[in-house]
Amino acid sequence: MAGHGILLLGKNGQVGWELQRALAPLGPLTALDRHGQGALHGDLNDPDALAATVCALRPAAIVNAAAHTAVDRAESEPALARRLNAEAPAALAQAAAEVGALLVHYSTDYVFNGGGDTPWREGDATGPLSVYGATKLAGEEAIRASGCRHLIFRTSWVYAARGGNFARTMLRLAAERERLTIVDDQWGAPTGAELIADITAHTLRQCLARPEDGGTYHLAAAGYTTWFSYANHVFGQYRSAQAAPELVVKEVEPVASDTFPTPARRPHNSRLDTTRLQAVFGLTLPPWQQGVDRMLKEIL
Ligand SMILES: NC(=O)C1=CN([C@@H]2O[C@H](COP(=O)(O)OP(=O)(O)OC[C@H]3O[C@@H](n4cnc5c(N)ncnc54)[C@H](OP(=O)(O)O)[C@@H]3O)[C@@H](O)[C@H]2O)C=CC1
Ligand SMILES: Cc1cn([C@H]2C[C@H](O)[C@@H](COP(=O)(O)OP(=O)(O)O[C@H]3O[C@@H](C)C(=O)[C@@H](O)[C@H]3O)O2)c(=O)[nH]c1=O
Repeated sequence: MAGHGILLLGKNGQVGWELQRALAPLGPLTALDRHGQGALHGDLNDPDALAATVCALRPAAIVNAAAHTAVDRAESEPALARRLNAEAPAALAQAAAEVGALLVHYSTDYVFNGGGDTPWREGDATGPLSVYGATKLAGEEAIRASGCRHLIFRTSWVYAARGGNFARTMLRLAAERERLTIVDDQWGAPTGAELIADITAHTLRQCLARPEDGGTYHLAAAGYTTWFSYANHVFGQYRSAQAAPELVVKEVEPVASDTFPTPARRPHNSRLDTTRLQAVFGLTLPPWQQGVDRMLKEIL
């Protein structure tokens, strides 16, 4: 093995936070946020400094959980989104290739154009509809082109008890408003940061021993729903727990995407086919409701 220990970037994000827990048993962990630590840089906005950090540390693996994830905001700051989502991963990949490290990186269902209704497989043609999706795809492509050993996980609709996500936004809005309109024609699978972190630890370990298992994988909880049904599930669980404060929302209306305009276009079909991940790593992915219910119990 080339180096020693694991370098984690983006330690305070939804996935990064869970990775601090899940990666700890695998060996020495250097976990950074954008502010770095001493001479170690963790800011994706400075790709050269990131690469220098990798070369100084020479880790066995780098796990990059940092990204520009504000989908609508990315439309008005494409250069920043490109730097964080494409140029920084490219620099990390070059440095990983130089020191022989395994690079673990996360990408998104938003690399697809959302056509059809069958789950997307890893080899399917991409066609991002948004700046976020396009810059995430460019990041993936740079990693694959670099020749570094890598694991790229495309996941979807990530949530955690901690951090910003759709379920938490819905609970906040439902405590403030009597009426909500929620899109009912975008399909995907809410996927817990906990699950992503646990699978990362498992696959990283296997991949360090069996480099041939590297590559691009779809990683999402089992089953599919729409944002509307997902929100209703969250409200139902909240009410059955008789949690306080009581939700003031009285009407939750399903709407089509074109009646809910947003700066970024989102795919209608975000279903990811995870057959490859389950087969190569011997995993079974739980239904999406399982992790969502667990997260809700934690925050209530
Ligand atoms: N959230 C989702 O629904 C999905 C996410 N993904 C992908 O999964 C990965 C993890 O996402 P998730 O945990 O949800 O994201 P979060 O938005 O929760 O966290 C992103 C992290 O990136 C950090 N970050 C932002 N800018 C910089 C910077 N310039 N330098 C260093 N760190 C920075 C943030 O730090 P700070 O807190 O300081 O801003 C934050 O800790 C990302 O690659 C994302 O694209 C894929 C599909 C769905
Ligand atoms: C707040 C709100 C949103 N929506 C819609 C808008 C959008 O189509 C959908 C989800 O909106 P959000 O902005 O919460 O989620 P969004 O930022 O699009 O979530 C995405 O984040 C990135 C990082 C990913 O990689 C994706 O997998 C996905 O999780 O819900 C409503 O219909 N009603 C509402 O009141």
